[in-house]
Amino acid sequence: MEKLMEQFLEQSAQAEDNFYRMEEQRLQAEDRRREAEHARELQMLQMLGQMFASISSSGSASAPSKTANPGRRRPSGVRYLVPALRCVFVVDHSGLKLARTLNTLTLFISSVFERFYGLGSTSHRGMEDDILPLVKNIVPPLTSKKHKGQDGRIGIIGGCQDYTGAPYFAAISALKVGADLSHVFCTKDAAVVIKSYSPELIVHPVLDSPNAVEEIEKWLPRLHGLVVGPGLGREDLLLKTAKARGEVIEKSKARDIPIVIDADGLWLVTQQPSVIQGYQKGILTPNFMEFTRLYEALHHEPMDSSDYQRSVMQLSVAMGNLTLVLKGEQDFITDGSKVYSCNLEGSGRRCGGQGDLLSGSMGVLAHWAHAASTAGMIRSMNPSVVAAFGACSLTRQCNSQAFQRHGRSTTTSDMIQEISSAFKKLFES
Ligand SMILES: NC(=O)C1=CN([C@@H]2O[C@H](COP(=O)(O)OP(=O)(O)OC[C@H]3O[C@@H](n4cnc5c(N)ncnc54)[C@H](OP(=O)(O)O)[C@@H]3O)[C@@H](O)[C@H]2O)[C@@H](O)CC1
Ligand SMILES: Nc1ncnc2c1ncn2[C@@H]1O[C@H](COP(=O)(O)OP(=O)(O)OP(=O)(O)O)[C@@H](O)[C@H]1O
Repeated sequence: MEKLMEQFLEQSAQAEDNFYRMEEQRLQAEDRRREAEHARELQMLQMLGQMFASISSSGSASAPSKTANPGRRRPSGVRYLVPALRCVFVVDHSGLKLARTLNTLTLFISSVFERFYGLGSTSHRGMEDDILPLVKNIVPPLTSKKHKGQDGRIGIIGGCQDYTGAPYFAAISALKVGADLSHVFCTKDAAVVIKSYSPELIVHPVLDSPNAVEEIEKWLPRLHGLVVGPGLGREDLLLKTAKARGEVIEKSKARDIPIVIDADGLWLVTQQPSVIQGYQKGILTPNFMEFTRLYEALHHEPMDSSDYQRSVMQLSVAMGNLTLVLKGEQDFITDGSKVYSCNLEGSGRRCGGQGDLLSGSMGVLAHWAHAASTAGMIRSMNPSVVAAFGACSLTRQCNSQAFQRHGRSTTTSDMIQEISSAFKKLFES
């Protein structure tokens, strides 16, 4: 029996290896196709540049002088054939027409530039160019060969009488990003409410039970990613004590599960940094207030608020090169070696719950990134950083899209509606 089991495990490992090898080949072919497309667009840009130069010089050389001959206009024009555009530009040399044509060309060139560089935003394109392709690489293919659960079973620890929205936002975001199953571990009274928001979620009313740790531990072997904190509250009665919360994190670490710690989970880390210090599959996602508290707890001095990049780097190093995301106008992401900033355009709308969308989606991406890294599909970068960058980009893109539709009325639920198209735009195009 044992031998059979061994054989079975060996065969499934082999099948998995084969699958990832084929997937890598597919991705390489896709990369080659994209490179060829980019090369064609570059060529087109060069050609347009030359055309631009020739229009400008012929325009200035032969522009009619109004004072010399005010009553007459030149009827003739120069015809420019642009095969790549399948059209002909006719440029006469009156100032107005030339200006219009130049405007059209400028618009066209900027649209090609925008397509060439991928995203219509004000972000630093360099970083996106570096990391977004890696995020694309970690997204598992949707094939008919998989069974339910293979693309991720994510657990959210949080949800109490006061906060039912936060764990819901995180859990539903995990599902919408592509996890197969999403579990919420919350208190009894929160469970009924969360279940009523959505039949898609599996809700465990365990946090205020006397054996909460054991109840959660039972599920750990089945989870691929854990998000600790959204709506957890800071009361010791939940999950009994901070010690009990620490135990859940310790047990998840022992199982090598990626852990995202957000919101009230960070309160625990501030009290007891060692609980996650040095864990390479851990990610902390503090907002400014949470970051300040953490920084001061570890460094015993106020942080230098004139240089966030330095502070985030220092805190990551102090936490044993843990991946940190300092959220804000720009998100700063680091594992202590380099700081990446994600400043994809979002909006000015700051409704509550956006951090929950971020942490829930990061839970799934962290699982995908570490699985891809184990399969040798990302070698050049820390998978936790790739996951963090992906989730920040996605959240900001959802915010921007929702804001375009709803303006000041935008809520986190509106952002969640945008996950599907934002994900496609960023990671599947
Ligand atoms: N629908 C739900 O169920 C939701 C539930 N949620 C859950 O609530 C729980 C507690 O989370 P929290 O957001 O109230 O606590 P925390 O972040 O400590 O803020 C406390 C105060 O700090 C300030 N402040 C905050 N950010 C700042 C910044 N960037 N820069 C400067 N100051 C800033 C600000 O105070 P102010 O200075 O404006 O008075 C803020 O009021 C947690 O479990 C979370 O998951 C949320 O997810 C939302 C949706
Ligand atoms: N000033 C800003 N401009 C643009 N995006 C921002 C800004 N501040 C935060 N964000 C984005 O909003 C998301 C959530 O960050 P935020 O600081 O609101 O978290 P939070 O306070 O923990 O959220 P929550 O309300 O869920 O507790 C992040 O992905 C971040 O990129």
